[in-house]
Amino acid sequence: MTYSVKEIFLTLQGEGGQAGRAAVFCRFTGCNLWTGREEDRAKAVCQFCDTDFIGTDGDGGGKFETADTLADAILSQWPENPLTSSTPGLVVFTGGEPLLQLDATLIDAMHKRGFSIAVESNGTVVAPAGIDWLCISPKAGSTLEQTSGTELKLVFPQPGLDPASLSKLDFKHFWLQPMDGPNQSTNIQAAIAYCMTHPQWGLSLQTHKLTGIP
Ligand SMILES: C[S@@+](CC[C@H](N)C(=O)[O-])C[C@H]1O[C@@H](n2cnc3c(N)ncnc32)[C@H](O)[C@@H]1O
Ligand SMILES: Nc1nc2[nH]cc(C(=O)O)c2c(=O)[nH]1
Ligand code: SF4
Ligand SMILES: [Mg+2]
Repeated sequence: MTYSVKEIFLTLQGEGGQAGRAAVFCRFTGCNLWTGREEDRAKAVCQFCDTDFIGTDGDGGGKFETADTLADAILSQWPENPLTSSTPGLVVFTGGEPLLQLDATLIDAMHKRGFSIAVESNGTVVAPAGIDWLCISPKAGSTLEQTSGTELKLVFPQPGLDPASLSKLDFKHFWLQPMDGPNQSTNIQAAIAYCMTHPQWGLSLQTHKLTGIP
């Protein structure tokens, strides 16, 4: 299988329950809820995306013909040897929609190299086995197929997707992440107010944007 990757970079996880941890991000090309082209945004299922996931031209991006070559490219960005260190490596597969490409072969290849695997997914595709930290971020107007995982991270507010409709799903952590965009400060205040009155939910800020790291 050939994997199409927009970019691979070392940073700190900015969001959710692993915020602050060093991680190699592998951003796959393509998504099933938006083409990624600005002229298509208004008619997309997901219209608020903050990410460029078109093509393979980012830092460390490209077409990888095997899981081993992609896994080696990810490993090469980690600052130590995870197989001899007491700390496992951490890779975050994101996109675009990573579950359109992430498969058992790549999961095995990362585990063999001493990595723990985190995924950021929109939940429209059932996740393969073996993911160590599964973050699902449901999108209004799409069908949620993956209804369990480690954390549920709802971009808030989303007309047509009330947090209460998700609160019984099988996740350990429930986050509201204020929608970035023209109404960001209003959205932050709305998320704070919701979390204060619905303690099952915590606030996830996009800390990488505050600090200016990728
Ligand atoms: C770019 S998406 C890629 C992974 C996957 N397609 C998804 O939507 O979960 C990564 C994370 O950013 C979130 N996100 C995207 N646009 C956002 C925005 N404008 N404000 C806040 N979070 C956003 C998504 O909900 C998701 O949790
Ligand atoms: N630092 C950092 N943390 C992130 N957490 C989720 C991200 C994503 O785009 O999936 C992301 C990202 O793009 N950068
Ligand atoms: S599902 Fe994720 S990658 Fe796709 S358009 Fe929405 S936020 Fe962006
Ligand atoms: Mg991002």
